[in-house]
Amino acid sequence: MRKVGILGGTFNPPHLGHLIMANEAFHAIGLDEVRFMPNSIAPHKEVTGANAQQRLDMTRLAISGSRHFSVEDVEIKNGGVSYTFDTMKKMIQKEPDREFYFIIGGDMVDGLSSWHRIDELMEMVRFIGIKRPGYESSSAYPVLMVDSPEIHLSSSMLRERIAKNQTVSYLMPENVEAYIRREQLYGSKHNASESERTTSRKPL
Ligand SMILES: Nc1ncnc2c1ncn2[C@@H]1O[C@H](COP(=O)(O)OP(=O)(O)OP(=O)(O)O)[C@@H](O)[C@H]1O
Ligand SMILES: O=C(O)c1ccc[n+]([C@@H]2O[C@H](COP(=O)([O-])O)[C@@H](O)[C@H]2O)c1
Repeated sequence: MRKVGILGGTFNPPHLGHLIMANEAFHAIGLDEVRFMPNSIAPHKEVTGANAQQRLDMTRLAISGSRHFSVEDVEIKNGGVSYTFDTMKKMIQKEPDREFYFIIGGDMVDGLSSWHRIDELMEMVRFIGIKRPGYESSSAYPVLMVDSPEIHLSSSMLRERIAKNQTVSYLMPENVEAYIRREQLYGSKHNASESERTTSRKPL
């Protein structure tokens, strides 16, 4: 059976932590593909600064360099609150010949008991947990923990940096940073990103 990893997230914005975790899960579990799945309305957090279409666009840009990664837009198309149980139920009905793995960060492992219809969801997919600095990541549920280089990086940290006009170079893909500046998201000024400035320098 083809093994499909689903990395659900808000991706507000996507960053290198997301790409690292998807890649580590892909190799450690021997997945055939990983689909990045931006949610419509996040069940457990407030989302500001970018709309659903912009988060989808940025996710597409972030994974554009990888042949193993793709974007799943079903939650954004469906709208409403994106409960993973509902999404995975439909996905399994549509693609019964797949084995689905849902990838989460270490910060989410502890809180799984509060997820919508979690006991049934646990029967439908296998959960993969990726360690995140500062979190214990223990659970009564059977989460497959994958060892990974840990990176202290979050979308909130990047939003804050952008708002303060601080550097985000090497923390997110260059094309995502360029998109944020073009769309003036998160309070960014419409100036050239560091990478654009570097490449536009005249040769000596
Ligand atoms: N640096 C990281 N290390 C491990 N897991 C991460 C990391 N960043 C995000 N994740 C995980 O990726 C998934 C999607 O995360 P999300 O898009 O909400 O990003 P975030 O950085 O946690 O966002 P925010 O700071 O806005 O809360 C979640 O399961 C989250 O736990
Ligand atoms: O279904 C739930 O109850 C549930 C509760 C919290 C989070 N999730 C999903 O977990 C993924 C990561 O969540 P977040 O808030 O970090 O973007 C994303 O796909 C969410 O829709 C799902």
